[in-house]
Amino acid sequence: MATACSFSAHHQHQTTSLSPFIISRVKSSVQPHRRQTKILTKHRSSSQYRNYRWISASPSSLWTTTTTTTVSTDFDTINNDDDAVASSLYDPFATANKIEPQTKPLPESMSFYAKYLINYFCKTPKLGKKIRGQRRAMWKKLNEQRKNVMTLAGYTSDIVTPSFGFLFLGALMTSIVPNYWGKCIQCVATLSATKGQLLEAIVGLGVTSTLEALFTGIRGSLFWIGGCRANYNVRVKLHRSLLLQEAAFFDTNETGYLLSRLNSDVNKIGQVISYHVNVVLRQFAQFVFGSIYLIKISPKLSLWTFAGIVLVAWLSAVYGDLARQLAEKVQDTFADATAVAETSFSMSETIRAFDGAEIESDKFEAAQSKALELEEVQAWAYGTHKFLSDTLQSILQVGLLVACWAVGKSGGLPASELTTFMFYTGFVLESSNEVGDQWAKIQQAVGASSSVFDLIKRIPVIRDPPASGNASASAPGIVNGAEADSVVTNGHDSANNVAPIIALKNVTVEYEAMERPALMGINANIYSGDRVALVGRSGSGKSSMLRTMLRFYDPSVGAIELDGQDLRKLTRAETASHVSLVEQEPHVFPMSLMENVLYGIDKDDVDSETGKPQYSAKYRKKVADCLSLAGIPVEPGNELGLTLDTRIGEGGRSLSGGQRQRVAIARAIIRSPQLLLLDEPTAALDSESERKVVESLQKAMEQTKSMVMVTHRLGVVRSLDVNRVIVLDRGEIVEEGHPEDLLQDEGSLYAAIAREQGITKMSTLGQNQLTK
Ligand SMILES: Nc1ncnc2c1ncn2[C@@H]1O[C@H](COP(=O)(O)OP(=O)(O)OP(=O)(O)O)[C@@H](O)[C@H]1O
Repeated sequence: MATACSFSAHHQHQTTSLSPFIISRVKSSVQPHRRQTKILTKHRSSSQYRNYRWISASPSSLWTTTTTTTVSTDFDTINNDDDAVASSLYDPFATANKIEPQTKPLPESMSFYAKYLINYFCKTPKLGKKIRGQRRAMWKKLNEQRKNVMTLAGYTSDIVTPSFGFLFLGALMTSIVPNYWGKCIQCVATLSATKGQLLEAIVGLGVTSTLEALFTGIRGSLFWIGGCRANYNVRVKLHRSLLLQEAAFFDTNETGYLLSRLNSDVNKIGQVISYHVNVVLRQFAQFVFGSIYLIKISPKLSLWTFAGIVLVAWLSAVYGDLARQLAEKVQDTFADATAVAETSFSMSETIRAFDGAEIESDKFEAAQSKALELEEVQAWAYGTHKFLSDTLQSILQVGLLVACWAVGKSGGLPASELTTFMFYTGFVLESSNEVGDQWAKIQQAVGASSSVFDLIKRIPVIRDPPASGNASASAPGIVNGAEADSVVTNGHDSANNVAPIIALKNVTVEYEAMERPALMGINANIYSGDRVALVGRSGSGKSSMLRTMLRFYDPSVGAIELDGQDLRKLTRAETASHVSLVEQEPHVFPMSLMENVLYGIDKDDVDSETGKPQYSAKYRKKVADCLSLAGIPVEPGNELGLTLDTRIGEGGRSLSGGQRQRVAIARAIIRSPQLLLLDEPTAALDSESERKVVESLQKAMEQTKSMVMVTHRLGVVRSLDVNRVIVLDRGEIVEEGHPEDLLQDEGSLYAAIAREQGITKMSTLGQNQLTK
């Protein structure tokens, strides 16, 4: 009911002036509509965590609630300057704050943590065994990650050696400093030291402190650089590796999930190097140096220190296991949330059209809230660990203090030695504590980074053969100046026993999630001169056949041969040099018009002034010719105002659907392909644009040897003078022949589809009726 009201108000807003609309909005703010009241009530009465609190939901309701205090109820005061009024009513802060992402009250968050812990320690069956197994796996993973970082993240000796060298030197200086501190304090406290002793202590302290600062600074910069370089290397490699994956990989991995891996997960790798590894190693080195001092001063007393440290380390290990598990879960939930966000942005128009912002926002909040829930558990776990380990350390220090007092009292060690011993005890304890802390964080990051490295190392199911050396492979036509030696005419030359350009031999295509194959036992030959249309009902397998010819998918049975070569033995570059595609809704890249047409073709010239690579005049002319052939003129003074260097696409100039389609045709024909594939090239166009695109395609045929087109519109079959139609039904070829011959057979599926579209036999068709 509320939706209906909201829609009618919106509708009214579009068809009448804005004032009544605003007034109706202001009225609704004075008397909050039912939906608002209902949602607010729900929010107050429920203590459930998953309770979304959209105080007002539809875009139209952005006008409500906050305006009540500022807008007079005297509606006559609203003047005709609707825009000004509208702007004054719109409060961006209030609009943002109308959405109140729900968080748990702290006691609820704590009790959730307690339940999580109970479940973790008590309810998990055979936890000890499981954890031991996990630890073993963890060490294995760590070693693997070390290798990955060294090889894939480019963390090689040129940066590792100086980083670790300065880390070692810095830690050494840090460990020496307490020794001089002890001496200085001893001189000041006892007043019995000579001037020479005081000078020695002060100079020692000054020199070691300065060196410590210098080495620490250099070490910090080097580790930071190492982390940035690792991020950079891994990110570029991951992006590249993802682009090489087969089409089916993207069917099962959402873009948002992959983006999350590319951004936040990769960041973790750099963070581990620049911070966690840095701190762990430094603290560990300090721990070792400090321990040497402790043992030197008193082996007996230091035993007590180490016993305490073992206890703290055990606590850290338990915490580390928990933290690792939590981190893996958090990472996965964040990836899910990113996937939700990505879908909502990519479908923003549909969402706007159906007023689905609330639904999408709720979905995103739900995904985020799962992560938040686990993050809060992480935070409480950290606090617990901190409390327990700090308490343990304090007890240990008090115990040691008493022990030192007893040793001093019995004359075992002089006061100066005992003071230094206590300094080093604190120093060593702090280092071990920090190692435990950072160790847990490294474990957390290992979980996140392993999926990144797994993706980098993933071998695509469909990939280039190891070494092609294939004689038929050649660069695109423009590079070698080749023109198509045979234009696509109406009718092929199979009668002359010429080998087909592309042959499908008993091809079966299966998708993972599908019970039934999309294509079954397909046999088809496309010859030079062929213009073939793939026709059939929705879901009959037309696009699958087209995509398999491009090797987006491999047949599970049978083979596809291009010029007598199995597609599986050709590289992607070789296939792309022979086969071009015009998609249903082609995308243009945010680049110049010329770069869009020459996409995938290397620059062949160098700018003499800047030294930058560029396309030669020969290429520019070829692009202009192809664009003009495709119906996009670029000569000076053309009606579209386009030049070869006009930047188009995202952030540049927008083109209409038909214009984009024609740019895509130019992109396809500039390679003079042997086979031009068209995937419903006119489906998304109006009749005027369709006419222009059909004209472009007719000219494009002059640049290619053969054409295969998927189409629902049988009018296009006639306009493009198709000589053969392959009719598919439930993944099988059920009819094949000249379109006019198929039309003659009234019982054929082709004739039935044609009838549904009002297409009749040639004899009854007006000569000028090209498309329907
Ligand atoms: N990537 C995919 N993953 C799983 N199944 C798929 C995939 N692509 C297509 N299918 C399934 O394969 C079958 C054939 O689909 P295809 O897209 O080839 O048919 P089509 O004839 O081109 O349909 P339309 O005319 O509606 O585009 C359908 O049942 C479809 O659901």
